Amino acid sequence: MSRLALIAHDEEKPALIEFAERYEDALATCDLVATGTTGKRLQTETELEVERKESGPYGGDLMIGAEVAAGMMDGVIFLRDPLRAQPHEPDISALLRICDVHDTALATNLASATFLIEGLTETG
Ligand SMILES: O=C(CO)COP(=O)(O)O
Repeated sequence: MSRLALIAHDEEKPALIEFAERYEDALATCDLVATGTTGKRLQTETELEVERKESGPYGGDLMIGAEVAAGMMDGVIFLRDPLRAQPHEPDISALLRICDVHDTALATNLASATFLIEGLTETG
């Protein structure tokens, strides 16, 4: 089973929820993990089972990054807000970087998230 992280900044959370509803069947075949608030919304607004880490600004991005570093993660869908600065920018950069270090599939917008989920669940 593929392990997949789902993360969205506040302005992008509606788009992530909509994406999760559209791909609910495919996502249900994955072992899902999310940052705190994103995970809470996924749990309440979809039928998906999601493991929740801390909220992003409180270390959640780093907790997911640690799993990437440990080779436990198959993909990360991270809908970042490209228009607003985040207080935990260093944590965000660290997560993106560690995905590249470990060649872990990373999607930061809906178009690439679609490719990622389709690819992951086809081969997964
Ligand atoms: O801030 C985030 C990612 O950088 C997301 O965290 P939340 O899901 O807790 O809002």
